[in-house]
Amino acid sequence: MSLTDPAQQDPAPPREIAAQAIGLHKTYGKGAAEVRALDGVSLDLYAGQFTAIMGPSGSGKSTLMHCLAALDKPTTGEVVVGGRKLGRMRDRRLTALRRDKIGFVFQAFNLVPTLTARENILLPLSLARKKPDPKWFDQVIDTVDLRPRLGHKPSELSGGQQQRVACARALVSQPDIVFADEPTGNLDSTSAAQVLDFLRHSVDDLGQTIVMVSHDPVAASYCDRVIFLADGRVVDELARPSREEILAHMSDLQSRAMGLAPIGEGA
Ligand SMILES: Nc1ncnc2c1ncn2[C@@H]1O[C@H](COP(=O)(O)OP(=O)(O)OP(=O)(O)O)[C@@H](O)[C@H]1O
Repeated sequence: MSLTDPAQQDPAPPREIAAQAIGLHKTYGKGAAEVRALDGVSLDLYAGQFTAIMGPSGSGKSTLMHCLAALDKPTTGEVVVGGRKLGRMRDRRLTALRRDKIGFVFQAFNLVPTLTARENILLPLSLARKKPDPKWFDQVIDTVDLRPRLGHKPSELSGGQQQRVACARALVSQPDIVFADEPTGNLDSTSAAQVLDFLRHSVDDLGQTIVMVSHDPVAASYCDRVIFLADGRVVDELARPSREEILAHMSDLQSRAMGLAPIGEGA
């Protein structure tokens, strides 16, 4: 018997689902002006993973993320976050879910200029009248590597440091899932690498779940899983891809979107 006989190996443990899209459609406008931003997206996003959503401009990435993060409602279909169906929730419960269970990181850092880094990080908890778990706060601050800067205001921090403050703010309430929309879009490559390292560490060391929309193959190469959208549909996914694999997939999708055969085909 071979030691690597698959039949003799333990089955892989079932993966916990952090969020789910079930048959999502989202339509904007009517008649000739109708746009199908999402055209039947079904997707499981796993807990403890760093997932990227990529695709050509207009493919539906932001719309999908907004529906998953309870910032927008699908026209039809269902979103489930942490086992809760969003479609059945009233606005007050949706607001509470966004506050307590979901973290957000945006391209613009959205920090309050008059507050220090520490105050910005603790703001969501202060607004919810909750106290931070001191051990978790320390872990997040150490992972984000910002301890000496906690007393500084955003204007006294570099772009990369500001985005790391925004990441720490998203994580401090221990959300079920963090959604990051082009988190490195405004950063130079060194600062972007620091932010992506932090996001990677927060998955590996703190067990967080992160879903990131990005155009950047380098950013997506930090992820466990890359999902590709085109024309409002999931068309492909890659596990732990390299930057080069992502680039090749993106250029293939772009060619198809423009009605061209991928390079090297059909000659
Ligand atoms: N509020 C809206 N009203 C009308 N059409 C919209 C609206 N929001 C998005 N769309 C359209 O829906 C489609 C998907 O948009 P979406 O912003 O989700 O794509 P995206 O992949 O995030 O694009 P990008 O990479 O350019 O940000 C596009 O055709 C867009 O023009």
